[in-house]
Amino acid sequence: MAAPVIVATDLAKRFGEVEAVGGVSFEVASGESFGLLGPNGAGKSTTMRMVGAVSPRTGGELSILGLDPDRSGPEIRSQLGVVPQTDNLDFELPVLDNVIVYGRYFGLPRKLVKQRAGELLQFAQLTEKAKTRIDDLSGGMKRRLTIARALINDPKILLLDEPTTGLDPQARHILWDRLFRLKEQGTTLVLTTHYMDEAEQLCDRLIVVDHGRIMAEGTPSSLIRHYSSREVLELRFGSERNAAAAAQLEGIGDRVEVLPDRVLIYADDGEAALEAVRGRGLEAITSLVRRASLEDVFLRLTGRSLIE
Ligand SMILES: Nc1ncnc2c1ncn2[C@@H]1O[C@H](COP(=O)(O)OP(=O)(O)OP(=O)(O)O)[C@@H](O)[C@H]1O
Repeated sequence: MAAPVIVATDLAKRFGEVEAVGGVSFEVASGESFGLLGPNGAGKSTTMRMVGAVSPRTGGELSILGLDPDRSGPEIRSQLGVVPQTDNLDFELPVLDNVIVYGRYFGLPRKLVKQRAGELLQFAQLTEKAKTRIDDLSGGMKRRLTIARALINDPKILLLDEPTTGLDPQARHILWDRLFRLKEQGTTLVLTTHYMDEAEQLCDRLIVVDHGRIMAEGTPSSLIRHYSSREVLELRFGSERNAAAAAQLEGIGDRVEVLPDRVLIYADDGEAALEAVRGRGLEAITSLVRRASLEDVFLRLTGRSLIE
């Protein structure tokens, strides 16, 4: 593993009585794509803001690119790219100027900024929109522009807080493709998400966080292997009947989970589990066999669904 660019040890943040982050430890290697996966309020944004050297920690240790954010905030920030949860683009300026003006904040030479801004618009597939007003961009375009802007200083680490929340599926896929390219070019990515598919697509490694604590850490596939069977059988018996039906399914597969809208049976062979369900004289309204996902990992760890 390459030398770590981020080292957090018992990192904590309190807001008065509220413990937003309760002592998390993790390392991110150079070139790695690292994720913080957890539901709303888990402490992901707070952790990102500490890593971004904009919010001081109240406990533990933190090193970013070998520097302590308490002492070297500006030096750290000059080497980071930050994509916050909500786009903070300048609505007064058209697309290209948004990138150029941002570049000037970093004190980069004018000519370099102009050249790089053009390249970044191309990367973000926004070249044709260079003169467009921000109001006239779609949500996905705004997000891509925010990413392009965050790359103007050629950052060593790109921090992305919920990069695709609120976007439609097609816009999400375009964005994932762009982030994947960055990853291929060796940019270190740190992202928060509550979408398990996003974490599976983009993260080499991730931590699952809940209530400000780390519940598990690993690669998406190792987490799934460790916390779930290979397949999941999803059964819907109708909202009033799920719990009663589940009581009759004990012993099928490795584990049975009852959610308000469905029953999940964890089994390495989902089709065989479905046969066993039918063998007990139970017929679901709908049944579906799928591969296990990080959603199943989260459910196993917390007893709750990621998106509630
Ligand atoms: N400035 C603040 N003052 C007081 N409490 C805060 C502050 N910022 C965050 N919190 C609290 O800290 C906890 C963690 O919040 P945080 O925003 O880090 O979670 P999150 O996992 O990023 O969730 P989301 O996806 O909703 O942003 C929450 O209980 C939140 O209410």
